[in-house]
Amino acid sequence: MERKGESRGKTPRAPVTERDSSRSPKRASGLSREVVVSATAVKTANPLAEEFDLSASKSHGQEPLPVSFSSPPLLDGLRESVLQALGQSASPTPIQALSLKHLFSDIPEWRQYLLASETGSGKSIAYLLPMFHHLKKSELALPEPTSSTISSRSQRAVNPRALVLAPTHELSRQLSSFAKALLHNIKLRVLCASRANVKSTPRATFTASKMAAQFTDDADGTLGMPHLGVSRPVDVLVGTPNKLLEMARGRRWDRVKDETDKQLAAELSGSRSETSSKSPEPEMGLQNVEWVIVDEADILFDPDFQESTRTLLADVAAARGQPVPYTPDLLRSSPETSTTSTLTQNTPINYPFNLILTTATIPPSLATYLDVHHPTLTRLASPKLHRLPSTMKTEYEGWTGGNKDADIERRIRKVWAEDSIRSDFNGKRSKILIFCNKGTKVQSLGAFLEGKGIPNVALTKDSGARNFGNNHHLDGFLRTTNYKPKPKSSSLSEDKEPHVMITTSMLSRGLDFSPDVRHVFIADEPRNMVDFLHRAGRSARAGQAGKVVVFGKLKGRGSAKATEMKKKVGALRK
Ligand SMILES: Nc1ncnc2c1ncn2[C@@H]1O[C@H](COP(=O)(O)OP(=O)(O)OP(=O)(O)O)[C@@H](O)[C@H]1O
Repeated sequence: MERKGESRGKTPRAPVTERDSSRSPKRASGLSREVVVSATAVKTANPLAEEFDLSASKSHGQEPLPVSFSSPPLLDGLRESVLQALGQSASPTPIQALSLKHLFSDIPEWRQYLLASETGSGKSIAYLLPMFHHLKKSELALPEPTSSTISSRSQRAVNPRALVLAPTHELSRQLSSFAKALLHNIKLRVLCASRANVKSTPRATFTASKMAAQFTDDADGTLGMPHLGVSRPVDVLVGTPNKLLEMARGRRWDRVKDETDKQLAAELSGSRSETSSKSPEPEMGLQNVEWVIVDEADILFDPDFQESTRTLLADVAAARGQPVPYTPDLLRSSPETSTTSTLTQNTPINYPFNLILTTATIPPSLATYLDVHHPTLTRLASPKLHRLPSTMKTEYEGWTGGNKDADIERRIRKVWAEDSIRSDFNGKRSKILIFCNKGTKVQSLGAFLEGKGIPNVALTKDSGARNFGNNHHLDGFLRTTNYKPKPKSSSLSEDKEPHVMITTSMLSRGLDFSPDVRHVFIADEPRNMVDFLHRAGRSARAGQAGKVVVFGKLKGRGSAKATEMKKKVGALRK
């Protein structure tokens, strides 16, 4: 996951009713916000009350929720694309039904929404559809472009009308690829900023302005090699907050700022400072941005990402002529610093654009952030929020007390032995995703399995394979869209092609893994149950079958941890 430095089947349906928050416990604490949630789950005690904020509310809905992707409210072309992507008989998942009902109406002021639902429940469509719908409608409402407006538009640098923020380059690419699949008919332009994981260097020559003048993008949703040609303006730009900030403020803006700070300090202290600062050149304009989606909001507003995310949001507000109170340095100041700082920090923020936050988990940090800064934000939540997908089975595997890597190998072979007697698998092996806590463990397990004749992809934060600016390192494991050609089928035989991927929580967020990934192994105990839900949620997506296998010491001394874990996991199933 990019911290600081970086940047189909059927989904289970559940009856959805709506409530509001007037009797929510949070109201008692003086907070006012509308909560629109489905009925079934929220009335039960939240099994993870300490980690999640799940507000209860009373019923207020009169209009029934949509049960199909119909037009209206969807534009015809958008409806066609959704059904092409999901299958003609697809119907909205609960969170999509809530989105169809609440996010399509024409309301004059800017909206702020939180879309919260369990992993693999279709949140991407829930936010993409209303955003595309409104972008297209406002485009259609504009006067016909004249030749002069066309030429000025085609000459400008990137000036998107919407930004989609995601925590990793891999997720940015997959999201933009999926977004494209939905845009065949209504012809909006999506671009992924995450061409490469590589950090910018002064020698890098691939700038956003060149991109704007010359870009083409490939089916991966990433920028391809620039070539001369007519460009169309970008409507939606997808990327990590840092990558987008870099485009908005100019390459190396943060380093230049550090150097300027040093220079200032040196001047004040009367010493000399050697710096090489050159003003960064912004490569993207933010003044047209009318929509910002913050995907995986609990991560993008956590302490590691918050500064970049909020700086970018504040930059958009400033570019649109309505600055919001935010100074990144304030976050680092101690509570006893000036009262003004504290006041400014605790001010509700009204951005001059539509803001949608999406998440599968609401940890206390996000709940607090929303309470303080977005008290009037509307929350839309599915009935199964904070639950494991209902199509997911859970199993526990005990360490034998010998070599743990050998225990994992044994379990992999057991999975494949079971696959081999399934007639519907036609002799094919299913895929297994293994989560460890540390990069070193990922590498050592990868080497061990390789030595035992189990080819695998071992991915850590620093893996070289992540530096090529595409998602090929995940080929065979990620779900592909109809839009994107399937990766060339491997010339490797079934037993030589990797069917095992080993990684850390870095890849647990948002990525839509293929239904072939039927098992997730949790080899190391996750940091918390939020982390567990995201790791497990890479399987059993969109109503597909999946199993999470949790490794631990199940018997004798030292088994208390596993017993505790079982209890917590059990609570996620209720
Ligand atoms: N209405 C639907 N019917 C069938 N499949 C759907 C539907 N909506 C979405 N899907 C599929 O479900 C899968 C998961 O969707 P998506 O990645 O948006 O889930 P998510 O809720 O964002 O998950 P996560 O929390 O892990 O990010 C995708 O492959 C998507 O195409």
